[in-house]
Amino acid sequence: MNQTQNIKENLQEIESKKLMLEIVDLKKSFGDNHVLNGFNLKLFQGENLVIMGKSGSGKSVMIKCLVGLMQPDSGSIKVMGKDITKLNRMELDDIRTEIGFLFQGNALYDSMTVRENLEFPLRRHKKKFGNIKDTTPLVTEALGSVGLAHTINLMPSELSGGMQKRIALARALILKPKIILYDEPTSGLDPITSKEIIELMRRVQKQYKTSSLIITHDVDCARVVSERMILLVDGTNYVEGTFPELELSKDEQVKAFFK
Ligand SMILES: Nc1ncnc2c1ncn2[C@@H]1O[C@H](COP(=O)(O)OP(=O)(O)OP(=O)(O)O)[C@@H](O)[C@H]1O
Repeated sequence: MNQTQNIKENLQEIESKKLMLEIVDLKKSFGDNHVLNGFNLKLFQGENLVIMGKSGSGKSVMIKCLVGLMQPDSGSIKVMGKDITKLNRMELDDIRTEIGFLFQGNALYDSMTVRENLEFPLRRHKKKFGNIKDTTPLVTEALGSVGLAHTINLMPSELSGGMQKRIALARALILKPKIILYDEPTSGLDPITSKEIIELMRRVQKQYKTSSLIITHDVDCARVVSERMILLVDGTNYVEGTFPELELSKDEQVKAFFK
């Protein structure tokens, strides 16, 4: 079987799966600055979808709309069939337990131990698991899945940047989300640590059977983790495809992403 046939069969297999996240015709402007001009995406069960876009192309605005921190001007955002632009606060909170976030800055609480950082989402979203008396098994499982079970009693300041990123991922995983959003997962990390995080993202996908949306500038990350990619230009989908398809593109705008 040649590579094109292989890619087509993989895509057919992915698209026959459940739709986890769907963004349709998303628009957002700030005055005359039309940031999102009809952005669309479909994230299918079990896949990693990478979004690449130049600085200022609207990736963060899209993520903020997606997590309900910003209201789009128009368009719909469906998470597992529910349009989050139409949910009330409580419904939004429930759906958020199905989405794990890994933000650029890790956002760990400096004054809390690793254990307390991981317990935080369990306390905040009691509805999902009920009132857990002993959090240790869940904390240990999540830490184990990022290879850092031994750090349970340490403070974030005692950990390297890469370790903090992994703890932040463990904290996202503790609620067993169906979808993970990664915002620049390798930014600010050295090449070796980046590689570790990239490998970990693949492991997490297999172990937790998650579907992930990954915003990145990192070509190596996109190559290793993506099943499909979308290039975002001028607030809309410029092109979509697999990494090998896009890497071979003759289009100058597409080539610029891979330099
Ligand atoms: N709250 C806001 N008010 C006004 N303009 C905003 C606001 N948030 C974002 N913008 C504008 O939207 C545009 C897109 O910004 P955004 O942060 O989404 O870019 P980005 O693709 O995430 O960039 P980067 O890769 O550098 O993080 C920019 O022109 C920015 O100035």
